Amino acid sequence: MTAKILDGRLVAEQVVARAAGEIAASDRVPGLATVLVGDDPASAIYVRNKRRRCVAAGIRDLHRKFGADVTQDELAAAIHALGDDPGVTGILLQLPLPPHLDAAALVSLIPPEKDVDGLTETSAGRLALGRPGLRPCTPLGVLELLDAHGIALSGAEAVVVGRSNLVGKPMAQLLLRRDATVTVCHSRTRDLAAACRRADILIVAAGLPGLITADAVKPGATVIDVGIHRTPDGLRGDVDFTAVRTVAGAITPVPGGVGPMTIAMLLANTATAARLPANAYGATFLSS
Ligand SMILES: Nc1nc(=O)c2c([nH]1)NC[C@@H]1CN(c3ccc(C(=O)N[C@@H](CCC(=O)O)C(=O)O)cc3)C=[N+]21
Repeated sequence: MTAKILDGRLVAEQVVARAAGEIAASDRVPGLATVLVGDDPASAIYVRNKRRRCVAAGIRDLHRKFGADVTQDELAAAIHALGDDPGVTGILLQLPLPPHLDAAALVSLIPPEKDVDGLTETSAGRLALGRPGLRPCTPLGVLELLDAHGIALSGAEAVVVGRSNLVGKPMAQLLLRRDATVTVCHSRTRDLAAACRRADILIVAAGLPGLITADAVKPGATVIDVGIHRTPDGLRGDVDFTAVRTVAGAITPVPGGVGPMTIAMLLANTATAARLPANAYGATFLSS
């Protein structure tokens, strides 16, 4: 058996076209402020891709770049200013930040109605409670990709490997809302392969290249690889693609799988955020 390839570029194009149509039909031009700190080369590539796609969809590019030595107070002031600027309808603070900065404190300064990454306490809390709000782009993109291929979630065994705030946790919550039976695995999970073998849908966001080998996959399962690593042999995911594709029923490639979906959902969230009234999700708690 060889798995069906779930082409993220193709589905992303459809999502982007939908978002662009929405933007063209609305009377408020969205403006996305991508905030990039330092010179991590991977972050620079991701942010450049995001900005390009945004401009193509009719979103104003309000990029802000800071040196690796920027202070917490300087960044906080910049995020406050973006929050107050009516021309800025979305704010994305690219992670990770240099270690001297407190990322959580900075994210909490983003007004929830501009939180296109779905990372603020308000957005995370609203997701946990099943209330409306902006959701993190990568988990949203994974669901969109599964839906586009008619992969059923209700009652399915879904296993998520990884428990980050950006992917694993929100992914698990979104799958629960879709009535999947959800297991979350992580670095301390005792027999990872055994847990993964239960999965009808296996979603891997562990940040370890090649972590998932063929013995961890039930024949016919759907495997979604969220990982992305720059190796001497090119871009690789958290899944050993060559081995797993002979066992799985469907699998995402890296590149061309989840990455383009993440960017597409950022555009979709930015279109949504531009339609939200100020304070749509309640006041921001300012720690200052
Ligand atoms: N606040 C925040 N929000 C994020 O959404 C966020 C983040 N921080 N930090 C890092 C991760 C990573 N991420 C990717 C986005 C696009 C591709 C992407 O376009 N990938 C292409 C390949 C691009 C390439 O690397 O050449 C693909 O998979 O086909 C990859 C990874 C967003 N992240």
